[in-house]
Amino acid sequence: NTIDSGNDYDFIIVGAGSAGSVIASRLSENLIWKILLLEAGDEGNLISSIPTAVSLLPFTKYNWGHFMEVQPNLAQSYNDNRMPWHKGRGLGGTSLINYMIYTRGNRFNYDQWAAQGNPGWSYADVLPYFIKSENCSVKNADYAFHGVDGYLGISEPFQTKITDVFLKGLHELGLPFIDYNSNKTLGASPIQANIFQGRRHTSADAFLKPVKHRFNLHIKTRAFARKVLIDEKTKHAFGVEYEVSGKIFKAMARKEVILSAGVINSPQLLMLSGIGPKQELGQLGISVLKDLQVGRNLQDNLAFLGLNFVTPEDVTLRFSKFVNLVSIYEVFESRTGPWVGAGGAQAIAYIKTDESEELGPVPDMELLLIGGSLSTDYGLILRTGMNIRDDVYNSLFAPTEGKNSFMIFLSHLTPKSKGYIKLRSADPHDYPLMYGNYFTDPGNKDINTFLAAVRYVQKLIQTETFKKFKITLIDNPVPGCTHHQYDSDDYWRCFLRSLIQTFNHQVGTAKMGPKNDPDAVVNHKLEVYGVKGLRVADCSVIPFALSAHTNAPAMMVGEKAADIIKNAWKDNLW
Ligand SMILES: Cc1cc2nc3c(=O)[nH]c(=O)nc-3n(C[C@H](O)[C@H](O)[C@H](O)COP(=O)(O)OP(=O)(O)OC[C@H]3O[C@@H](n4cnc5c(N)ncnc54)[C@H](O)[C@@H]3O)c2cc1C
Repeated sequence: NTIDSGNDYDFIIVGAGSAGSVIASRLSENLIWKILLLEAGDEGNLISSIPTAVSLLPFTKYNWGHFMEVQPNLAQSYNDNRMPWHKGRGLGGTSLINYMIYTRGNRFNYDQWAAQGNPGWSYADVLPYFIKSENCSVKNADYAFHGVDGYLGISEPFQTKITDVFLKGLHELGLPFIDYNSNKTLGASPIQANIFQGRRHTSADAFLKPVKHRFNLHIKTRAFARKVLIDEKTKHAFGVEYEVSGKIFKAMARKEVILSAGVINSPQLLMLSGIGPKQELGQLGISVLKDLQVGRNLQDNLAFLGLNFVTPEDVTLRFSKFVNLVSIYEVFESRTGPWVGAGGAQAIAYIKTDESEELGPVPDMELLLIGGSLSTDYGLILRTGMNIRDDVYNSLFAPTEGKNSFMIFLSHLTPKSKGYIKLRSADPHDYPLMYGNYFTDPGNKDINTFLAAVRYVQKLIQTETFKKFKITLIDNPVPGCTHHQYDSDDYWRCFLRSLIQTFNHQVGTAKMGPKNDPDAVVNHKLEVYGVKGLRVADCSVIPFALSAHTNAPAMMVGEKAADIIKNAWKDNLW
């Protein structure tokens, strides 16, 4: 029942997300090439463009609505122990619903990426691509590391005074002020965000909007890819089967198909197309074209949400700061004010905890300052989006309702635990099964690094700066951990397991690696092993968890992918 769309393209890109939008934009610079960009979702709207309205977005059509499979002894603070794994669906992909924090990851990440047998991915190799994307206007940035002529807006979001308090307190502990997107790796700075002229700047806003008039670029929204069409004999990808309003179409690719459907859907599409673990595909009746470890090697940065503070000083984000005529006027007229914040994120610190065994200045934890708390909106929206249980909210967050509260999220940068995803069925509409396998590393390094960061924050509370602002940590015990003595290591481990949350930075499900890496799915040119004319280019290929929020790395992968592809076809343009 498949309808031939009648159109041939040079390249078909699946997914207009952080990476896919960049690739479509860059490949269509060559007017000889005809590009099809397929996106399952819709264009963003006014709500998605207002930066601090981000907490509403999980409830909209722009979120796929995934949940991780329940993991024993984990996430007890969530309703039914279920941790949401939000993913964006629409032009811009997850950059349409994310918190807009712009971080790249440090130089050690990329040098390690290259050292694992992936030439072309070292820090020196990828830095030019980050810079190429950028139109940066951050005041105190180190401009040796930033671009100002690119498509992607990067600016400083709204700040309250708690940022200064945080940075000064850290300074007392010896942490320098840095531009965290420079080559300096330990230190703190205010947030840099994907906000342009007071509005969220998704990768689609940045890279597609300015070029959407190009006659050679066809962008199809609400077009859901079902599988890649691959010739069984030659193992050559020649098109994509996709669905619009219940009708199934196929489109042909003369040169290549590029999967940029994200860390869950790119591996799902590979497996539906016969590329994946042989036994698993066989059990579902999918004929296997190439046996590869698709879906394995899933890695993620976790975040701990349990550190909620209160101060008598008016230095944080309060509900009343948002809901008043001045703020509403500001966001619509001058595009400034509290609604132009990175969803409350105000500053980042990269620290090295006592758990680290690294020799150099390699951070293992991020402290993310949130200018408000889960109680700022009186528990209405933020915590519902996160699926947090009532009793947990009432114990830890409700006490700060209406007060000056803020949070420090802890995020682990160097996790050892690995999860995986696998097909639930051969139906493309069935979400795959997703297993985080968090805190399962044999040496318990992952949870102990979090514990070390909690101890670091306890020192921060003791600094003169924090004392001056009479900052106190809400120390009500979390339900489920009251059998442990408060503040013992075991108490914190229990608390950590219970209120841990993904930062939605999953990577690695179509891992890049050399041929002799048994887990590798693509090579350093993003080509799927054993299949011609098929690349993957998004967070799935990133071989391990980076010390970064993953939007900028995904866009970098997009920039680099476009160059790799242009180079591959430079002698064969037609
Ligand atoms: C709530 C949240 C907050 C975050 N905050 C930040 C942050 O502040 N800073 C940061 O750097 N990172 C953040 N991240 C992570 C970051 O945004 C993502 O890692 C990144 O955007 C992923 O890029 P990608 O290109 O791999 O995939 P995506 O951007 O997810 O793109 C995949 C695209 O493919 C489309 N697609 C999928 N399947 C199909 C199909 N079958 N057919 C057609 N289209 C399909 C999807 O709809 C989507 O548009 C956040 C993530 C979440 C969920």
